[in-house]
Amino acid sequence: MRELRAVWCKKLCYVWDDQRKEFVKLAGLDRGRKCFEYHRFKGYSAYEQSLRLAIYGKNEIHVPVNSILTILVLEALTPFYIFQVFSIMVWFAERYYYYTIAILLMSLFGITSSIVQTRKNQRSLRESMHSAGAVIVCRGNGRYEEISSSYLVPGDVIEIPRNGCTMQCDAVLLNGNCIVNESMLTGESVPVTKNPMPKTNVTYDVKEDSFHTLFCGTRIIQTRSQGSDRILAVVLRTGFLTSKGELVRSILYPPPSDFKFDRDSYKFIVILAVIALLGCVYTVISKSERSIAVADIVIKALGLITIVIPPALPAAMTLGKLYALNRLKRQQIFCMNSRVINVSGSIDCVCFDKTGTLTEDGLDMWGVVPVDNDKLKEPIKDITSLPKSSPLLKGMATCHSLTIINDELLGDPLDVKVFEATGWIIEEASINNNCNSSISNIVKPPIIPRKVNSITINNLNGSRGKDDQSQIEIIRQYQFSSTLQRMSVVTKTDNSSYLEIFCKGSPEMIVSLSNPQSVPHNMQDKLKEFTEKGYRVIAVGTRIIEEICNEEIQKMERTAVESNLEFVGLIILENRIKPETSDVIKVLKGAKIKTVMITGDNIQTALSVAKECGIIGKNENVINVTVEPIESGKPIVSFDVIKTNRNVNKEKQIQTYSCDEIMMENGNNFNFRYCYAMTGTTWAIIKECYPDKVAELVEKGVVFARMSGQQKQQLIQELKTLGYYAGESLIFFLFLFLPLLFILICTIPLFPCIWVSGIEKGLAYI
Ligand SMILES: Nc1ncnc2c1ncn2[C@@H]1O[C@H](COP(=O)(O)OP(=O)(O)OP(=O)(O)O)[C@@H](O)[C@H]1O
Repeated sequence: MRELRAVWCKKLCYVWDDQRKEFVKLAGLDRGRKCFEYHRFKGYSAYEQSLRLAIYGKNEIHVPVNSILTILVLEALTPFYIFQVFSIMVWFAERYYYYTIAILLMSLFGITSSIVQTRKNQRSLRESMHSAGAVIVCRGNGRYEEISSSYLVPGDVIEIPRNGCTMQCDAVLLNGNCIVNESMLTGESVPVTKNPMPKTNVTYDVKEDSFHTLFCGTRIIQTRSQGSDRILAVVLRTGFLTSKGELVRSILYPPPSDFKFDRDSYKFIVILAVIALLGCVYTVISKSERSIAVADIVIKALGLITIVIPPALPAAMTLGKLYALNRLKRQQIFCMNSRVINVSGSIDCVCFDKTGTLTEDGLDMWGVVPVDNDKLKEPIKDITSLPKSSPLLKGMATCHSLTIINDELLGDPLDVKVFEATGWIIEEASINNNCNSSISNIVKPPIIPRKVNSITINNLNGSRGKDDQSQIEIIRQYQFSSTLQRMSVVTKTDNSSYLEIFCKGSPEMIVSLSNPQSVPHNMQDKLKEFTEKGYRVIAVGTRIIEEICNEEIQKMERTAVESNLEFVGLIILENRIKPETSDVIKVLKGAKIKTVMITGDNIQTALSVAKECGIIGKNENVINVTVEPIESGKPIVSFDVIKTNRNVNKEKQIQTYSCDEIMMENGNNFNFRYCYAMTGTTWAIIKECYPDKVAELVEKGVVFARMSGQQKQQLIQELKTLGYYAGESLIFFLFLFLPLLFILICTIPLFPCIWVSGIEKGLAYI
């Protein structure tokens, strides 16, 4: 083996590249590999593994616990504490013993508590992150060996135990199916189904291929494979290169941030230093005129410097932070870096998503609206009354990624509610042998007792009436994607000679994928009717295709499956706001903190929820910003002012202005309070065609609906560019803003399991 030069920085290894003449980051197998290539890995021998181990190091995520001395140096080496040491020395020289001892004791208590807290946090992080176990690796030629997971290297082929396990590395699934709880990484407790990596010629991408990747730290709760086949996966990344490793690195080495609080505190010190210097000069001059001894003059002049900064300030700050940390802990919020507590006091904008944050996690089924004769019919509340052959009912029963674990139906709460409303039964299918990858589910209508000559026959042995006979096999799933706003399944009904595709998603998306003739003409009116009431509306589309073999089904492109659909109806769900939401919004608004809703849901639903929870005030008028593409030139932007005056009839409540009319500089042609609402489509077009208007829209925008993940990030970035910091000075912060900080911390229990995904530059995205 040739010699390698490597350096380690922040737990990552950088290897010298002789050709590029620079150090490059050592990567796992996740870069530049085609998907089919992963199937070529057959397992390393012990020798090959040891060679790679020398480069990658052990597969461990080792969190260091700093020594007391290191923490002491880090804690005490702040400008405030250094200044305090200086002050204490001067006060001793002036013989202020009692006062000095009191301050000394306070500071010692502050530093000691801080050290104890930091060590405790570091230890608990180490304990929660440390994990190792035995794993079975393939040594090639069908030989398997049990080794410690610490010796795994990228390229190893491992066996996933049938009864599940906690993943010790990132790995690509080669065969079988796994149902995984990824809450450790994503905070989402909904189990995710992982399918084998297809043998395609496409380059692997961690995000795109996340449904074929098992991530380190996640728990495999159920596995499925054909017969006695072992479930195999090829190790992609180990140690700190894994997704769990990245998470730990981001905690250990948070990105450097330029907080206004820090900058203000240095400005504060400089101003005080100038005042102290002037006082010093005055003391020296006035005392030397009175012929006082030089030593006395020096001590008096230095003493003046020490009283400029309140001596108890550093200790008070430390104690304040400790108090806040303890309050957070009681609310089950774990804060590793106490500096962010100061930062939370600077927050002046909080962005919420809707579902599960402002509204309850669970939804309630309200009813369905099937299509009949080119028209959406009246809503049906009792879903079981739909005929068994109804495509809407079949779509509700099959189009989901639910799974049964320990007799419990698990999956997306929306899917659970929709499926449960049908009353159908779900079962694991027997394995289909002409397919080498996916393992399917079967759904069937409930067994209904039949009455014959007034005797009820409860059909326990499973034989069904003619109408109830058909069971449906879910052959292929295209899982729900927030960006695509939809999911689909390919199904086969017993004894049928064709396959049925069902696609369920946002109404706008299903309409765009449906054959225009199949979309009912009253679709938009009905959609408006339900979304205005704050309901969550999901649409269903279907298509019949001729029967093809399973292997071909597995190769079918998603875009080909989800096209030319027939629109079959709407599913209406109730999504109630959490009882505590309105109070929290009130507190935030009272503290002049801007509240914004950024959601993936329909704009009418979003507006209804925003009004209900108080994000849009009672006296506030909403200006709905829309764009209309034209053949040539820039698209037309319209501003529809929706006045909330109940005495004005509905049509007159809407007034439309053009982009020029609205005088966007200050909006000063309106004599009423207003805020903007828009969708992701409008956002994208305005960003591209009217970049100069973006700032105004963001400043006054409170509801952003149908936003994709990427657009959500763009909006946060725009808010940051607008300078959403705490606008207040440090003195204001110290005396007025600290109570607000505590208010903010008090508000956090709104979210039982809170993941503040970004808290930066005065912006919190929850
Ligand atoms: N399980 C699902 N199956 C099919 N479509 C769904 C499913 N869940 C959500 N959708 C549709 O996709 C849209 C986008 O979903 P996404 O998860 O991005 O946002 P959201 O849940 O509506 O709102 P938020 O961003 O506030 O959480 C939803 O508004 C809904 O119409």
